[in-house]
Amino acid sequence: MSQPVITLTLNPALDQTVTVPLLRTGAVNLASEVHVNAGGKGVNVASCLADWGVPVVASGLLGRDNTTPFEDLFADKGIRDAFIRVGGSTRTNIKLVDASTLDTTDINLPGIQPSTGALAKLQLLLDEHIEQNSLAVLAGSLPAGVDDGCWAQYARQLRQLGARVVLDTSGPALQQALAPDALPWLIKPNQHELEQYLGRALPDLTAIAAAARQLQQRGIAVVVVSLGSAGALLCCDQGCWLAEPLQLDKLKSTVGAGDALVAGLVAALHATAPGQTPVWPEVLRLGMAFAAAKLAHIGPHLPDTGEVARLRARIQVTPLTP
Ligand SMILES: Nc1ncnc2c1ncn2[C@@H]1O[C@H](COP(=O)(O)OP(=O)(O)OP(=O)(O)O)[C@@H](O)[C@H]1O
Ligand SMILES: O=P(O)(O)OC[C@@]1(O)O[C@H](CO)[C@@H](O)[C@@H]1O
Repeated sequence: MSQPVITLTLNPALDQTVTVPLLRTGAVNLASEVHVNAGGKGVNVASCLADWGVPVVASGLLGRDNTTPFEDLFADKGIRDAFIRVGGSTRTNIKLVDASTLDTTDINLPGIQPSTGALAKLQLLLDEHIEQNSLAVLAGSLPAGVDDGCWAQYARQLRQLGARVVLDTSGPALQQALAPDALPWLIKPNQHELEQYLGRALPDLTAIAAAARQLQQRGIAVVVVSLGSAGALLCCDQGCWLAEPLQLDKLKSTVGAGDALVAGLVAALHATAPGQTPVWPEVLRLGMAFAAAKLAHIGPHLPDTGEVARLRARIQVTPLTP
């Protein structure tokens, strides 16, 4: 079997998606649908990768009082469960979907404060699982009480072990992880997260692409910026490309679309033989196909691989000139 991808989720969540026909704040809303699924950014990435047939080890911290939905997901999809159990219950995040617009209001809880022992155990686990060139996805927020430099610390360790670090986080944790000695190999901020990191607005595509190029020139091999319904762009030393999203008529939930995008990028990189240069527009195209496929589902699930491949064939990717 090929080398597995490892995903780390320090702050997983049970996502409770509540759909209402038309959201009215400050009023009584009757739900038309309710779903609960195991989530958190790295869990979502692992789930989409497994659906595509990529071997995955999912790790991070899981509250030992409500593990069943996570364990069921891992067992159903053949994901190796390397989560460290900590005291308490994993948080529940509420995703309120207005069916009239598909706008989602997120209410995310802080999560369990882990002990330093649990974080140290995770370091030992990385030593055990990482090989030269492994893809390691560090995704999501840090739980309450964890130092903002935590992702940076794992990124440094992973770099020393020879892994390619894929980071999807925001705020101070992103700020710290972009220190020169921690620099990830690939980052995937959305537009808002990139603006927050830079402390300025990026009013148009030219400004977003220029910001992505600057980060890439600072030493991050691949910078992907997701733009919601406007698509995504990828910049690396071979160039920049923009992918346009498909017009889809069966949108169910945008929650985790960014994670599906990350999973698609990682799946394409995983399929590239060691020493070979990835075909970057194709890497972006598969990421976009995963995101489009996920939008038709609540929860981190992809349809069969044939359907994802059909979506991939419809995605337009165009080079962006500086
Ligand atoms: N409304 C939409 N219509 C079409 N495609 C969409 C829509 N929303 C998201 N996408 C697709 O999903 C990708 C990722 O979405 P987005 O930029 O919202 O990620 P994100 O903010 O990281 O999301 P999350 O944190 O919920 O995972 C986009 O690049 C796009 O391809
Ligand atoms: O608190 P974080 O880690 O930033 O975000 C957590 C979260 O919103 O991200 C996923 C969607 O991307 C959800 O499964 C989960 O609830």
